[in-house]
Amino acid sequence: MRYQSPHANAVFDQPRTAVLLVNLGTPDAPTPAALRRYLKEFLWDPRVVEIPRLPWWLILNLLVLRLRPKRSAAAYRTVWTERGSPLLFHTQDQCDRLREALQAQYPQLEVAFAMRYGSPSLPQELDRLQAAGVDKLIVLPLYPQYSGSTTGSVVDALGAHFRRRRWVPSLHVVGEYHRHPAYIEALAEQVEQYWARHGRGDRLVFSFHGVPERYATAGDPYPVQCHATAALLAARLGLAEDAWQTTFQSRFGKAKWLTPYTDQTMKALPGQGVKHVQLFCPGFSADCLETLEEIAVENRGYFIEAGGERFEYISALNAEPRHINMMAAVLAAPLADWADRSHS
Ligand SMILES: C=CC1=C(C)c2cc3[nH]c(cc4nc(cc5[nH]c(cc1n2)c(C)c5CCC(=O)O)C(CCC(=O)O)=C4C)c(C)c3C=C
Ligand SMILES: [Fe+2]
Ligand SMILES: [Fe+2]
Repeated sequence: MRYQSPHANAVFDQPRTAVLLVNLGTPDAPTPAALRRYLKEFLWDPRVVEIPRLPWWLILNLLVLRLRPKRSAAAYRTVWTERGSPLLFHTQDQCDRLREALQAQYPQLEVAFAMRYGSPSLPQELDRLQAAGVDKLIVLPLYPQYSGSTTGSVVDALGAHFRRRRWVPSLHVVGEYHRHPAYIEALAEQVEQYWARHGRGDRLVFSFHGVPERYATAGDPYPVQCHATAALLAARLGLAEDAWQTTFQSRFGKAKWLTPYTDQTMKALPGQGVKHVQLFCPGFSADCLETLEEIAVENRGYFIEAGGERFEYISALNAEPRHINMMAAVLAAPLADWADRSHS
């Protein structure tokens, strides 16, 4: 093993603390070629797809990467903006707002973001921060609910990077914040603001990204944390039992995923007398393909086709001030331990 040093043996007179936001990642362009690169990296992660490598290599390369990039590129094109992928620019904005907020208290603090897959890449940002003298690193994966397939994979990537580095910084990884009071409050305010402007529906559906059911039965706490978030949020909003429910979206492949599925629920609700539905996705810290297209377009279609009358999607927290305040609250304890308040 050759260990590398991104900071050329410098001895820093001013050691620094950094906060690094990490989100999933997104393709660089809404094209089949860019999607192929992105999906190849993402779907080859054994934390994401837990299938023995040889059969999965064959399925991935011979089937998935021949069919899906074209279909996914078409979906991404419908949400693409002048600033690129929504997930990328929302994360960029979150990072900029959080830096402004935290540097008021901690002037020396670095605040950066990276993507687990695609760019800006985690190794690139980690080397950049260390070259800038960072020796204490607080990583905030933007996944409120822990799953091995998301947060666990970020920790894998940190380990894979630092096992080749000579100088490993002090590390603090925020594993989850699914019941943090500031998170529940930010979600509640987001819904209440929507209601103040547009009124309430017959039912509020909390849709979380799914994972294969097997991950949960093998011990992944993800669905328990999703249900806890939803129950706390419903209680904070004072919702009656029949006024809300929790579903899981974005199923991929043939295996059974967490149920109830969002799409089947949308097809069934009108028949049960729910004509005006509102969807909110508390697990997505930024709007992305899975909310703007899968929820706001595809699932709207299922609901209306089945006889529903009004379908409304309530935006993710994105770079809203209440989300930035929430991140600052979640980071308060590690920052109090590590960050330097002084100006000198
Ligand atoms: C194949 C298995 C997948 C697992 C397990 C999985 C877990 C998981 N994902 C998110 C958050 C996001 N996923 C997004 C996109 C996306 N997810 C999968 C597959 C799995 N996800 C695929 C194939 C895709 C790509 C899109 C497509 O081709 O349809 C996104 C959006 C990214 C964007 O650029 O907009 C997010 C966010 C969580 C939270 C999670 C487990 C808890
Ligand atoms: Fe996903
Ligand atoms: Fe999807």
